[in-house]
Amino acid sequence: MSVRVKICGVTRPEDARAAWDAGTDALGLNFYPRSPRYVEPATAAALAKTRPALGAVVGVFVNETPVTILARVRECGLTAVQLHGDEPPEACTGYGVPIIKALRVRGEEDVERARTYVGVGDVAALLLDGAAPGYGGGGVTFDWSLVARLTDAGVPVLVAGGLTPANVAEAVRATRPYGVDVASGVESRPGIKDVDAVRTFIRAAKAL
Ligand SMILES: O=C(O)c1ccccc1N[C@@H]1O[C@H](COP(=O)(O)O)[C@@H](O)[C@H]1O
Repeated sequence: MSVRVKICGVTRPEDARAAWDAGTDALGLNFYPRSPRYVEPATAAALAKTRPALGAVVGVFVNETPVTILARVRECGLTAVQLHGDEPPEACTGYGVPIIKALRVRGEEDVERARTYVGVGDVAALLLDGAAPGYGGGGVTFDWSLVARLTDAGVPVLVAGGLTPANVAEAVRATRPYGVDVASGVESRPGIKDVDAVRTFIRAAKAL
């Protein structure tokens, strides 16, 4: 099975449709109000409606309240939740959908911290991101050799952070992840996807 791809931070229906047509497995919709990729709930609900039967629509949240996350899951038709802030393990449950817990990786200690989420609540996958200033979408890679430290953890791992059409094949080769995730690396400007870059990214990621 080829690596799964998530195209994150989509804000426009035409970009959503182009990503599905190009073969993405998941779309990410960003509900972090400080992100340049933030979408209002009504926009998110419309974007989620572009989902094909087997596609996933992942809501991205940063230190959001459970009440708001649950409301967005229900009103926007999210099929998974990505917690991309400082949420502790005990916060990773209660939304009725699988949870992807994201961690920003500076070094080994962050990968060890990632292990504390394995088998907890509704955590179905871990996402490892680079450690750019802020919480995500920073276009910064991390030391991919650290991913091997989770091989025995028995949890799907998504690699993110600074991926582009030019480096995603190398990232997949180096880490053999369950999936890869990209926001800034396939944009013409924040929130606006470059459709050619999206297509090239997906082709390169899935070529191995
Ligand atoms: O994209 C954002 O603006 C964002 C904001 C806050 C939390 C997460 C965000 N996106 C996630 O960040 C990583 C890496 O993004 P990039 O490819 O390096 O730009 C990715 O997992 C996005 O889902």
